[in-house]
Amino acid sequence: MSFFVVDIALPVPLRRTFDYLPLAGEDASFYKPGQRVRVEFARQLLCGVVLGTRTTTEVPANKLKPLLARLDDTPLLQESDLALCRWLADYYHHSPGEVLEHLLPTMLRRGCGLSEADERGWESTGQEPAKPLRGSKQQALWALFQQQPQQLHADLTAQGFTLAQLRSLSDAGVIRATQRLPIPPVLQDRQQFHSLNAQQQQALKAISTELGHFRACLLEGVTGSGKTEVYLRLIEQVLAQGKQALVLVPEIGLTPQTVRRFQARFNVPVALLHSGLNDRERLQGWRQTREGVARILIGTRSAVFTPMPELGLIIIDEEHDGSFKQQDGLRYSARDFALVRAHKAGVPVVLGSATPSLETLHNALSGKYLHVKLTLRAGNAKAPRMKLHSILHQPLVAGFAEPVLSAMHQHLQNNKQVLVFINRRGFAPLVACRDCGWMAECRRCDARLTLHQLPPHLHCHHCDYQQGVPAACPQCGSHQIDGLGQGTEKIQEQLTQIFPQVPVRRVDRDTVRTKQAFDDLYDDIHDGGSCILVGTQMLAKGHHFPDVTLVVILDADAGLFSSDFRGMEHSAQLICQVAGRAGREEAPGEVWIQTLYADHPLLNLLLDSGYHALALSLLQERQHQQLPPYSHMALLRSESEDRHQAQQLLHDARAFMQHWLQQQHPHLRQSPVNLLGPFPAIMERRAGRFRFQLQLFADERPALHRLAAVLVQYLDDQKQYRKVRWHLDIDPLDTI
Ligand SMILES: Nc1ncnc2c1ncn2[C@@H]1O[C@H](COP(=O)(O)OP(=O)(O)OP(=O)(O)O)[C@@H](O)[C@H]1O
Ligand SMILES: [Zn+2]
Repeated sequence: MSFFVVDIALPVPLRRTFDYLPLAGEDASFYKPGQRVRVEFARQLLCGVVLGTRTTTEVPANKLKPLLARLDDTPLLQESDLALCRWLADYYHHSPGEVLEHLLPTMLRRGCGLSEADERGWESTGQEPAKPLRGSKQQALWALFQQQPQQLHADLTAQGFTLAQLRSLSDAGVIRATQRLPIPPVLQDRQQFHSLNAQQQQALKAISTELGHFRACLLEGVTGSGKTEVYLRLIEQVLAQGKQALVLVPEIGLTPQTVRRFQARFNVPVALLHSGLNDRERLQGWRQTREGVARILIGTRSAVFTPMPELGLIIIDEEHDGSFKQQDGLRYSARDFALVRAHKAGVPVVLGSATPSLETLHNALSGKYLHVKLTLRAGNAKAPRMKLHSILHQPLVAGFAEPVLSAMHQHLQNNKQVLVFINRRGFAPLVACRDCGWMAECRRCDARLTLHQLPPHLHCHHCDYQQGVPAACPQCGSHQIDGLGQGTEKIQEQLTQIFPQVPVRRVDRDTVRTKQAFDDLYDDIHDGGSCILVGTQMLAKGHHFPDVTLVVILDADAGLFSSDFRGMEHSAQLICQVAGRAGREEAPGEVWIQTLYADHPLLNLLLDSGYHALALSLLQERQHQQLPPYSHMALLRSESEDRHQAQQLLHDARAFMQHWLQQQHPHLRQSPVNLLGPFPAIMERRAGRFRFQLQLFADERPALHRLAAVLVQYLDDQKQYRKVRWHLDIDPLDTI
């Protein structure tokens, strides 16, 4: 047998693949790309993925090790999946093995078999009982199988049937035990489609002509304009063509209501993938989709990697949402990757948003994407009335201006709901001594500790450090220490005093720790009745609360002066999304924004002319400053307990890049990549580590990526900075 090695991607941070010898007696035909194998690597057992075989290797013969086991006969991943992995590894300059991990659910990564997703069940054999069944339970059981020939064991026992009853049906020859992948439930109570209004019809027509080939489409529709209805109609067409649809939603947008809306329209299994599932459920969802059992997959960011043999359409709802970008490890954007995936698969992508990101808007305006607009709210709902309310020199009660409180009073009296938005959880963002000015600061971060009352403690929202509330000032011993400013807890407390007759609910990460808690709250809100909701951005996105008619935004100012160049874009999106919760049904909505800067030109532009107009103005500014989307950006970040080393690594990186650029382009007057920095991150110290960054800007992507490739190689070789962690963030979402 001729010599060959197997090229394997391993889940280690190294940006390369590894050669192993095959199992004894196996020739190259045994090894197919996409199979999993078990190998020993640095004294650990790892599960890797075969990329191919080669007849030569650079590894010396005495260092070559045989792999330990082949885990699959049939490859788990197709050649097309591996091609996507290669794209990811190249584009994000990341280890190919770690990229591959994203394509496989945890259980498969650990080496489990596909059959672990199977569940015990029963199916009818197609035979009628030879003699009448005895007992009402047995008859009821048999009736179930006549309705639905395949049943899960767990579902049956949950309905009170026993193993003995199942056995006797099985002894009678009418059912038999099975072990199979469960099919996602298909809801029995169908919901009717709305008849689309003229704008929705136009949008549907424009986008559906793109089915069958790649095209990116921006569906820019104001909040409540019925974008989801357009998605549902598109999916209807895709399903009719025998294809599958992938729907990506932001992390907090995946409510049971959203899911039900999809399940109730279609007579097909809908799979779900999100972080609330356990490993086995994830494997099930993955397999249901990959095997084409599920025809629709709804999921958060990482669902974008799920293999879909008959993909026909990708929808990204709230495409501007930050949760589509992963902020550690492989820092990918699920939105951007979805575009690449759709391109390779030859299917369209619909990017939906009321407040599209400037990147997407730029692509739509320049004609690269199809641009479809919905400018009116669907049904009988009207756009909410927005009002800036200056609180400069105004007396405030519990942080609210008088007219705002009376507006609240009015809406509550009409049996409606009021949403108060403040993006700060806890009781007070600051604790200070009134006598000496001491402030409670985090020992590990350049940040103040937040006071929480329920239960009383001080909490760092950046590193999670917690401590008790000191009884006296540690600096002067005074007892005059107080919380300054207000967070959701305090506002809840104060509003309960002002409006004792209505429930005041708080919705933030502290009250809604689990998905279940959020779902319960959601159901409560939907049950109606006047109430006040005090919440953070958790309340902002995509939710449809029919009875909310007034939205009060308390701290719009916080985002206006951000030092991040995307600060204003993100603030405006948040304001519009929160405002968009008001008046989504018949009763008209109102939005009051309290501000100290009532003549802030951009805020006024947003309120007078809407998000689109503001976005155009921000785009002009970006163009002027040559910032994304008019240039391409990467961010090299370093962090270390050793401040000097963290900084020095970036200095060296900069010197290396300058030298390399000069060598590559000796005759160019201006370098194709501009380097900015290094400078300290806005919060320089976080969780005990000093953080620095170096910004890379380029007009052309290829120039940036050529430089990035040599940069990561250079940094991988720098062994003197052992205590420094660094990473390269391609298309970073924030520079904080
Ligand atoms: N053609 C229609 N006729 C009547 N009602 C409609 C129509 N289209 C949508 N609706 C209703 O209008 C409401 C808002 O629609 P939908 O949730 O699809 O909007 P959206 O654009 O996705 O909103 P958002 O961006 O704010 O999440 C829903 O209650 C929906 O059932
Ligand atoms: Zn901290």
